[in-house]
Amino acid sequence: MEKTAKPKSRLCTLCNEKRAALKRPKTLEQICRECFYTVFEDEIHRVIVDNQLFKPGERIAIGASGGKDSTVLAYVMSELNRRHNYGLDLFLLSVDEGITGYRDDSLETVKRNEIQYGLPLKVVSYSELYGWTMDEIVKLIGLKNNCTFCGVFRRQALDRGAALLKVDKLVTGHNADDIAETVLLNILRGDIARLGRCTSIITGEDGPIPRCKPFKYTYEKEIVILKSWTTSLQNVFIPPMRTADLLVSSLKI
Ligand SMILES: Nc1ncnc2c1ncn2[C@@H]1O[C@H](COP(=O)(O)OP(=O)(O)OP(=O)(O)O)[C@@H](O)[C@H]1O
Repeated sequence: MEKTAKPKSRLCTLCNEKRAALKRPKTLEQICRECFYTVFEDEIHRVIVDNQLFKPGERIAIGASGGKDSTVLAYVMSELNRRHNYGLDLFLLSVDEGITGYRDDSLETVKRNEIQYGLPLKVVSYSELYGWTMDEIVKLIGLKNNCTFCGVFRRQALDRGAALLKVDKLVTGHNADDIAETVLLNILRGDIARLGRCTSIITGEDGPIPRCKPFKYTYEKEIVILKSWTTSLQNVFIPPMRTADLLVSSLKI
């Protein structure tokens, strides 16, 4: 019987030299690991420059939850700040909501990032700001509506932390998938005012601290791939099923 030749592994469509390691979720191009890092970081750089997100000398807080998005954001922001001489003073800002078994674990990731990237970390907690932890609030009001309370408190806590750090802006790890989700929710709720605002890359310019989303155009799947390939980002807290699900669907080529 004739032996069928093993199909040659495809070359990266960008450099045409190395073996393709993934099909890029955003463009479906088959590219190598090195080109993936380059295009991922270059795209964020372009978003920052084209939207004039920062000015040299500004103090910027990175909202650091210890989850995948903000951990990759801290990594990319510190890389780009150094590589392109943005001249920014970067800080990590974490809110400890006081949720046992959840935020205490993810805060360990943020503490590691503080050392890895040499970025000063400020943690503000619900118990210190409001005199209540989220666990205590849930005991009192139950699980119904607790996410609404938590969201409002977190927003305010981030503003308070940013004021303590005396930063000019706060950046968050909201990605393209988060924004698509918010758009759909606002359509379903018929909230026209929020629908108009929710896709802006900078919000709150008239409030105490403007907020920016450098990952506005970044797909969640690509953040997960970058995280899984970068040694310094390995110990990030992500619910296990979510990681497996995202990786399986994006690494197949
Ligand atoms: N406890 C927190 N402390 C500081 N920043 C936070 C905190 N929670 C959320 N953020 C900021 O808000 C962004 C969106 O958070 P959210 O929990 O909605 O999404 P997420 O996709 O799970 O983000 P992440 O993977 O970074 O946790 C985060 O990327 C982070 O920048």
